Amino acid sequence: MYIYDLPYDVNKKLCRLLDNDDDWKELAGVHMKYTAFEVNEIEQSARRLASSPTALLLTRWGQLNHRVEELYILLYHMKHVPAMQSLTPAVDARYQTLLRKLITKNGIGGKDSTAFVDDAKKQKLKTDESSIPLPVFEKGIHVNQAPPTSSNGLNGNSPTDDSTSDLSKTVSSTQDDRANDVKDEIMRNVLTIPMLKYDDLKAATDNWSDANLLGRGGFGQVFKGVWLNSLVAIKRLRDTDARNRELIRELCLNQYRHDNILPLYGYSFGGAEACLVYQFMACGSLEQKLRSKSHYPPLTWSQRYRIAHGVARGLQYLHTMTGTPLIHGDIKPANILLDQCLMPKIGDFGLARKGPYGEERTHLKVSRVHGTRPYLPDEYLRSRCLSPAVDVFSYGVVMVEIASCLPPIDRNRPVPLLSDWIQQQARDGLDFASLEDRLLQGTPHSNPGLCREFVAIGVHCTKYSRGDRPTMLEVYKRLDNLEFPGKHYM
Ligand SMILES: Nc1ncnc2c1ncn2[C@@H]1O[C@H](COP(=O)(O)OP(=O)(O)OP(=O)(O)O)[C@@H](O)[C@H]1O
Repeated sequence: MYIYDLPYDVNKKLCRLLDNDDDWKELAGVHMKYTAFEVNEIEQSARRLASSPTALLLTRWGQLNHRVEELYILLYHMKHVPAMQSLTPAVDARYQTLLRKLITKNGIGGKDSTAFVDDAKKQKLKTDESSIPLPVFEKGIHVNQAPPTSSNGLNGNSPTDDSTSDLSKTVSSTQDDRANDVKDEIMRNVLTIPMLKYDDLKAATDNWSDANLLGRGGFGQVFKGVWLNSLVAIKRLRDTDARNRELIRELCLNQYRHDNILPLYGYSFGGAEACLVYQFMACGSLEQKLRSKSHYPPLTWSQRYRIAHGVARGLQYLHTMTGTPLIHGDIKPANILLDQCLMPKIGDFGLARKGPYGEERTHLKVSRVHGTRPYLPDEYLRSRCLSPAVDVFSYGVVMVEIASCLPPIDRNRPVPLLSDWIQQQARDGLDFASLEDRLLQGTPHSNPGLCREFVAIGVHCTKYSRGDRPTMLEVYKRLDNLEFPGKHYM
């Protein structure tokens, strides 16, 4: 039976079940592989039409001639017992073994059918899925992988036939599948980020008033706003393609909760411009602190240490939190935001990439280089090798900037790039203390020892060969072990 042939009563019951707790989002995003935007489109249409989002999803998916049995299998993978039960009258008896299997495996077979269903869903059922054919969908288009499909749109084996287990085994051993697992995990996270109304954000910023403009970046403007009685920074993305790309990456990758990572509160899509809403950082960016000396007193060494230490902490977390590192890809002072206590938070995940996948891999070979030239190492610029060592290199440049306030590129310097110049100074045996920010030199706030350490770390991190650079964990530990007067009073 095709989805569009589902009896009215069955469809209605299924929609009610999947609308509940927004379970339809998991079905759409994780199992049917719709993008976050498509899921949002469905959600918005449902709101506008005061209709069931599940009904809209099934209409859309059903237009691709998907069958009820396929949906049944997806619900099996969601372990959604009540939804499977509602579909049971519409599926062939051999598929109903899936439901029995789900129930008996979890020791709830003895209960009466209406009593167990809610319990079963709540218990987050675990099953052995190796014998279940897994339909693979790409953007809602059915691209069922081998074995070949039969006329019913599924592979020709019975759903409980163990010969089908090859499919999941083969696929799960590939690199792509690991990437898909990550995508699924990310998609689950994306779906939990609140979508906000564009008009509410417009009101929060006083109609995007100039007085609330915090700054401009490559993707658009950033405004200060008051949203739900909280101060927020709202990034209003400009051009369509860029905003889509930026929005997707931010939504997917700014999911890592950590003290030193800028939290994304929500987003808006579908209004005049796409928007990202972040925690407001009262002290702006490190870029502003380092460059706008007429506006600010120079940072003290304790403050510089707090910033360097916090960024190292955030980066080592991104690189080691899961088996696969998250490479930020655009570490620079403009992307390090400072709260009212000058605690740094890494922002702008627009260029972040997950990888390399697998312990045997050391880098990703990317098709295009993105980022900010003075912060990027040679192996990335020339050979497009992206690895956590790229972030380490960028961090090294930032360390030298924090200590010296020298610009990352200066055409009046014999060696314009700070990363190249500092390597040359190291080879020439320069005392790094002489590079201390001029505004601190000779004042009671000067700290030549700490300056030496900061620049030495910068030199180590910006080594030409990525194998010679430390990991962010090593950098963090080195900084953490530094002792200087006032450290414990910060
Ligand atoms: N959460 C925030 N709180 C306070 N100010 C912010 C916040 N986010 C950004 N800003 C300000 O807005 C400016 C522009 O930020 P944005 O991220 O758009 O650009 P960028 O990082 O400078 O450039 P690009 O995105 O092109 O790399 C920042 O330099 C900072 O001053």
